[in-house]
Amino acid sequence: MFPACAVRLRALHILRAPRGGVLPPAGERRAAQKLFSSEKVIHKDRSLPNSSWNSDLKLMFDQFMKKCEDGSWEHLPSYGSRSSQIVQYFKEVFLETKLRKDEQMLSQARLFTRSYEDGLGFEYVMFHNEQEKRTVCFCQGGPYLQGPPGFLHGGSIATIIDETASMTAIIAGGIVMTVNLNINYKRPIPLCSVVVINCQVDKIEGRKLFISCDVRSIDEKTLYSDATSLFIKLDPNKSLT
Ligand SMILES: CCCCCC/C=C\CCCCCCCC(=O)SCCNC(=O)CCNC(=O)[C@H](O)C(C)(C)COP(=O)(O)OP(=O)(O)OC[C@H]1O[C@@H](n2cnc3c(N)ncnc32)[C@H](O)[C@@H]1OP(=O)(O)O
Repeated sequence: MFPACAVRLRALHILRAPRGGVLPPAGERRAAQKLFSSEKVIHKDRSLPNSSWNSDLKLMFDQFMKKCEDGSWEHLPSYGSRSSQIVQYFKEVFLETKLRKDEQMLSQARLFTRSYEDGLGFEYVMFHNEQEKRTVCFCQGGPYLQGPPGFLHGGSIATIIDETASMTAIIAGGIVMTVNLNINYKRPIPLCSVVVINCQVDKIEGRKLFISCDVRSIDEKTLYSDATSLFIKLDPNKSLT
């Protein structure tokens, strides 16, 4: 089931729960109520082409947008109803009241991978194939992500792998966090080149989701990195801190 549906169904269940007898925790009820409120925030979709995208990134974007036409692939916008609902639910259920009250800090918060000016950091777009439980991410790593001169920093590679694996796990399992990420760096990635990160769900065991990834050149000839990761579905009854 898609997380947007799962989150809304769970929220509906929470809102109806008093009739079933047991009252869910107040935090969960507030989050569920908010989900169905009319609050709307307008954001820019950073997964759409901008003038910093090179021809390879535009080409892969166009190719995969075509694949979306028959419904087998889905374009994942950087902001959309699904991710805003999950973020809202996460804040309400898992963010401590103390942190939630620090409005100024929260209003300045940005998703790490989307916090750079166009073209300087991570320029990327993701597509998801529900049947194959697979997500691909096309990423052009900009000049502010340099590690060795002319090449991407290993931490930035880990970041975009984690981001793609996280989306794969969130779509399959709802609200999850990375607990383990193992990466083999096999070849350095030239700055400003476009790579494809391919992530798939290997196994789900209870709250554990096992995701594997590889990072290749877009002609698939060069394997830059491969990785395995473990995600744990968060338990709304356990505090994160
Ligand atoms: C995040 C949702 C927001 C959605 C927003 C969507 C929009 C945009 C997408 C952006 C996505 C960005 C996110 C990128 C990913 C991240 O950066 S996450 C941040 C980094 N990770 C963390 O900080 C996690 C820190 N860890 C924890 O807080 C806790 O471990 C946990 C809360 C995840 C789990 O704790 P708990 O609920 O207490 O579970 P446990 O009982 O400890 O464990 C459950 C089972 O898992 C096994 N396990 C735990 N850790 C590991 C490990 N490292 N390796 C192997 N196994 C592990 C544990 O043994 C338990 O197993 P059994 O049940 O005993 O078999």
